[in-house]
Amino acid sequence: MSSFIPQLSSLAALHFQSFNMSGVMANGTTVESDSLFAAMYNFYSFLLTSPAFRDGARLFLLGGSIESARRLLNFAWAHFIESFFLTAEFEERDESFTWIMFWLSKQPSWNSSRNIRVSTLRYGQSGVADAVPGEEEYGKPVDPKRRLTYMPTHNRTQYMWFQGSWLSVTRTQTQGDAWNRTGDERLTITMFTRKLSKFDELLLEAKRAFKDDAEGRINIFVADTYNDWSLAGSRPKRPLSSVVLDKGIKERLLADAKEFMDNEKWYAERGIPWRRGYLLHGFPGTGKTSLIHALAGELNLDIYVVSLSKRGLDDSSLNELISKLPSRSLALMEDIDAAFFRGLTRENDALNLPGQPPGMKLPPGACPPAPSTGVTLSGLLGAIDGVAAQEGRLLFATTNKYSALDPALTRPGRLDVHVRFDYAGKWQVEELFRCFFPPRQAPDDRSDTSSCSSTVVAEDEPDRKSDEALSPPDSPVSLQHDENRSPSSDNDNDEQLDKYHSAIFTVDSGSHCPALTRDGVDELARKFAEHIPDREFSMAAIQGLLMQYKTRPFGAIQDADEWVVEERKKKQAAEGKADDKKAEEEVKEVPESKETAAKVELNDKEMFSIPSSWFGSIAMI
Ligand SMILES: Nc1ncnc2c1ncn2[C@@H]1O[C@H](COP(=O)(O)OP(=O)(O)OP(=O)(O)O)[C@@H](O)[C@H]1O
Repeated sequence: MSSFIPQLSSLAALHFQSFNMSGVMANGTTVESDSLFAAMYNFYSFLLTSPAFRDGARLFLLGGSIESARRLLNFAWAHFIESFFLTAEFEERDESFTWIMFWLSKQPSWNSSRNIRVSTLRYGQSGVADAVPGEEEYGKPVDPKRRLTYMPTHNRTQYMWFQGSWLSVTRTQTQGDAWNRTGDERLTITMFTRKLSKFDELLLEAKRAFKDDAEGRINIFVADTYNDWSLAGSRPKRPLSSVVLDKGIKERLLADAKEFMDNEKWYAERGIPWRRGYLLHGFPGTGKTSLIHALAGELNLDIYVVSLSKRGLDDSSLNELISKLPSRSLALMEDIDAAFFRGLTRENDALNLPGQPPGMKLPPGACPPAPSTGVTLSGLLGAIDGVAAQEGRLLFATTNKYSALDPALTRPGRLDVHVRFDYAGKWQVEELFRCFFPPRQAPDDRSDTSSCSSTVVAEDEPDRKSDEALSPPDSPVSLQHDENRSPSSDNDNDEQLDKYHSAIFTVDSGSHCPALTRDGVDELARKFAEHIPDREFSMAAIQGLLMQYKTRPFGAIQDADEWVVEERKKKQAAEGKADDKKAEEEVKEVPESKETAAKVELNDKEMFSIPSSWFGSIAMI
């Protein structure tokens, strides 16, 4: 180093001598700069011969070497990590994040970890995990599924083993912004393996664990603020048998959907887009949504809810959302008409007057009404069957206003199968009654999980004595005491009573709830249906009545007439209100043209004549 410094100074001298340097004076004259050169030479010579500078230079060289070595080591380490370790990242908004989080929450290694994050989230499953280990409820240990979840803490790396491979887990959170205040979570998993297949195994195990836990449930996805699908929770599968419709409807729908799912090749060979749409229309509370949930369970499909009236949803975001639907999924658009102010027609679109009757002209100077949604009909049509629309998906749409829908929307290829839901018929009423009060199989068989086997009495249900509660109103024998009866008639009645009891009851359930035989249930169901007028009330309304008599089938029959009177009054009042509202609107509005009225009528007729499927076989109306 000491010989290096003088060499540097002689080099500097040479450097300065080789230039004919000049300086520019303030008055603009140029002078030869011998004196300037000499000053600079002296300065450099001083620097190079100075011990402080020499030490500094030494330090500089030493630091440089250390830094270079550090970088080299880093590079070598990164290279080593890349060759022997596999690193994967999971973003919160991706479904795989939920699988891994669920899998992590089940790892026993957290029990010995010193840094854990306690969470009541069940990662994908609905409900909360709020039970502390060892906790008891009603004298029994709490369901292990509800056990609190232990998870990795943020910004710390935790280590564990997976099938003999060492892995590290780092959980981080991005910084929030105006849209997403909390920021997004990210998981980084590094695994000591050279094989990608090892990592696949981890992923598969996590996915299986998640799906197994969701067995018997269906996942519900909704759109998040980024227009991605995010898991909103899961619901227990609804048995198809619990949805009571006119005979054959649900069976044909299920068969049609199954046939569609199994026939991808058939569609491809004919160049027909592999998509199928179902439109369920009819009165509120008649089972449209229930049927969709039951079908999703039966077909093992997750439900993706497209909410057309969601704030901020416009044509392009709807298109993006639909294009992100996974193949083999069920998209649900509930109340497809409600997303638009009053009707859904292309004429309204063209005029850009959402909700106005087609052809209506605005009075001069009047402002057009603000659009109630950012989605237009053409946007919706494009999303359903445009180029970006996903293949292999089932689309279910529901509406209470079938005639308000544009034929372009309801045509085959977009909504292929139309199913009309009517008010409950006698058969449906009977079936619903049977669902509420299923028979006991045998006297000893108490494993039946009917609502009747429950000893819980509805809160709004008046507490009655068992006998009174069990009295069938029009039964062959009344259980109520009649003081005027003669002893002989008493005997007859007792005989009949015994007969009736053995026909209806299998065992005394020891609660308010009678245990009924199959024949007994059939008879009571028939009696109940006799009191409910045909096609006048929705199944939801009748379900509401039965809910009040969860454990008292006879009570339900006894009070059915009174209920019918009350319901009719309510209906009339509601219709009166609706008429008043309609009249008010008509006064305010420009009257609809004759063409519009004719069109609505035509649509009503179409309801019975729309070709319903590509196979041309299903017309469930
Ligand atoms: N056909 C049916 N069979 C069994 N239960 C039914 C039926 N129809 C309605 N229900 C019951 O009524 C309630 C409401 O039903 P659901 O939401 O399916 O009706 P909907 O036709 O979708 O109504 P809306 O048009 O108002 O959305 C649910 O609790 C459901 O169990």
